[in-house]
Order: sequence, then C-alpha cells, then structure tokens
Amino acid sequence: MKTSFVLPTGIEPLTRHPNATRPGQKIDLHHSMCYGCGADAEVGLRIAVTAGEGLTATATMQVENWMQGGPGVIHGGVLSGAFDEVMGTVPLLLRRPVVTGHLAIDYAKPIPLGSTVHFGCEIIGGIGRKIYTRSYAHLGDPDAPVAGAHALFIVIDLEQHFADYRDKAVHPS
Ligand SMILES: CCCCCCCCCCCCCC(=O)SCCNC(=O)CCNC(=O)[C@H](O)C(C)(C)COP(=O)(O)OP(=O)(O)OC[C@H]1O[C@@H](n2cnc3c(N)ncnc32)[C@H](O)[C@@H]1OP(=O)(O)O
Repeated sequence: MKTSFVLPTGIEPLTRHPNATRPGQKIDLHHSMCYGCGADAEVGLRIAVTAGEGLTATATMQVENWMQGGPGVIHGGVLSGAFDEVMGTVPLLLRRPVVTGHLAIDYAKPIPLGSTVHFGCEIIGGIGRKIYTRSYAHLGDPDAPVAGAHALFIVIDLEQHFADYRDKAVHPS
C-alpha cells in the first residue's frame, strides 16, 4: 500500500515482555470509559485487541451507522481513531504505557457501513522512548487491504502524564 510515512534509521528490535498477554487472548481493557476500547463509554468504537505471536495483534470493529462520513461509508476520522486504538494497545505487549506522538493513515478504499473491519498490527521497533508501529485493515481478505497506518508512540510515566487531568476524568454511572 502506498504511504508517505518515513521510518527513521536506527530503529532497534524490541522484545515481548515475558508476562505479556498470551497469543490468542484479549489484551486487557485500557479503561472501561475509553472511547476506543471501553465497554461503558457512551459513544465508542468498542475495539477488542487480541495478542498475536511476538509483537503482533489483531482486532475487529463493526462499522455502525453513527460512524458515517460520506454517504454509506465510514468517516476517515473514525478509522483513524480505530488505528490509534489498535496500534496504541500493542505496546502493552512490552508492558510499556504509551501515548500517540504521530499517526499517519493511508486510505485505499471506501469502507461501507455494516462492514466488519479486521486489523493486523505489529511493532516495528524502537529508539529510546519512541516505539514505531504499523497496521493494516481489510474487510475479510487480508490480500485486499482497504487502509494502512503507521504510528509513533512515546513511552510515558502513567501517573505523571495524567496527574493534572485526573480530576476531569469521567467514570461509569
Ligand atoms: C492513553 C493511556 C496510556 C495507557 C496505555 C494503554 C493503551 C491503550 C490504547 C490507547 C490508544 C490511544 C492513544 C492515544 O490516543 S494517546 C492521546 C493522544 N496523544 C497525546 O495526547 C499525546 C500528547 N503529547 C504529549 O503528551 C507529549 O508531546 C509526549 C508525551 C508525546 C512527548 O513529550 P515528552 O516531553 O515526554 O517527550 P519529548 O517531547 O522529548 O519526545 C520524546 C521523543 O519523541 C519525539 N517525538 C515526540 N513527538 C513526536 C512527533 N510528533 N514526531 C516525531 N517525533 C516525536 C521527540 O523528538 C523525542 O525524540 P528524541 O528527541 O528523544 O529522539
């Protein structure tokens, strides 16, 4: 798939954490009110990410009517959010919390409402706190991708990063 994302030189291979979620098992919820994965979110993508071998994962998302952009097809921003969620979850296989620094999406085909989007994702490697990932999406045939993505995630100190915002957090009612 065509992309203008340029990977830097010097990316080092990374290693799966020995206690990471086993292949075939769902990677634990980030939190239940998360727009990307939360079961209690008022509006959300409800994406479940399954660990694969090594530093890979898969996920699916149902394309619901509220996700419409152009007539009959998914909004590009929704797809972008889905890629962010899928790729942002995979660094949990390293047991390292991250936030997105840079996200680049390549849209190859329109995705109709009612589709099931299948995602594949892998960690390419890292440099210091920077973790590079790539992902692709298809509608059932992995040889016919409808979109692709690359992202740079930055490892954070979870407590420190959100310290100034926790009083704004919403909780399940
Ligand atoms: C979300 C909760 C986490 C829990 C995990 C559960 C997973 C659930 C899934 C969640 C999925 C959803 C996830 C979401 O949606 S996360 C929500 C969206 N993202 C954010 O809100 C992040 C906002 N940004 C920041 O907080 C800071 O800018 C961060 C923390 C990212 C870096 O600020 P910090 O002061 O700490 O570090 P630094 O500035 O020295 O940068 C460090 C290095 O990175 C390089 N760099 C930085 N930006 C870019 C860039 N754009 N292109 C290229 N490079 C970039 C930078 O040059 C440096 O490299 P080097 O000079 O050292 O070589």
